[in-house]
Amino acid sequence: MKNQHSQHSVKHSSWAYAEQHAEEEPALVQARRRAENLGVQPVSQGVASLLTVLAASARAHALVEVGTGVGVSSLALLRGATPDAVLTSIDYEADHIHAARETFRDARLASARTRLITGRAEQVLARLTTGGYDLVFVDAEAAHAVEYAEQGIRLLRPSGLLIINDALDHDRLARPAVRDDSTQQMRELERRVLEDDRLRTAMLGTGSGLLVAVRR
Ligand SMILES: C[S@@+](CC[C@H](N)C(=O)[O-])C[C@H]1O[C@@H](n2cnc3c(N)ncnc32)[C@H](O)[C@@H]1O
Repeated sequence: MKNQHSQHSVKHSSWAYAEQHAEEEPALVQARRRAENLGVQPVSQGVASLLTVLAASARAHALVEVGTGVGVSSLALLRGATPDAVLTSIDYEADHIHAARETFRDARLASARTRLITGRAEQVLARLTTGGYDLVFVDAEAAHAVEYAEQGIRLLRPSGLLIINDALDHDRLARPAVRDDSTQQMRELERRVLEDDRLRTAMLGTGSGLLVAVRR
């Protein structure tokens, strides 16, 4: 038991070390301060750097994001996407969209690079073009995660990436006794993507869990 405990603590140290791997640009550091004031939880440092890498390897030029927040993940995605890429990002909180605009201004991002939509993702996603996007990133309410993922798969071109943040529901997914609504929703989402013949998937421990799926 003691041995298992020390293995867990070494694992945690490695996870924390990996999270700090890449230094963040000043606009992201500033955005994280803004997030604290607004009570928004931006993606972790490790997730942000991974989003940049994934957007770059997908050569993404049309991207969708559910949950703009303060724009940490948006900026990370656009740093990896092609120079002419456009990110469509959705959030129902006007204050959050406003904070994200400040992040993009700090980062000297041209305004044409982002299409920010204030609205409920359930309604906005349904209006976006089928097969029109290279990457869909979801970072919003777990209660709707299954629905967002279904819409996300519809929006993707072949070889497009679907990425779900907090897919391990703050470490609750691995504990069978935990049956909270959000945990059950994420379990259901994991089951569905695994069974979906259109997808190949990986579950990563970065941040609070990142589910990555590529559309075949
Ligand atoms: C965890 S925060 C996103 C953080 C952001 N990705 C970042 O890195 O800065 C989740 C965001 O999703 C938004 N949100 C939650 N449910 C939503 C919904 N149904 N439609 C649109 N936005 C939603 C919240 O207002 C919040 O800003």
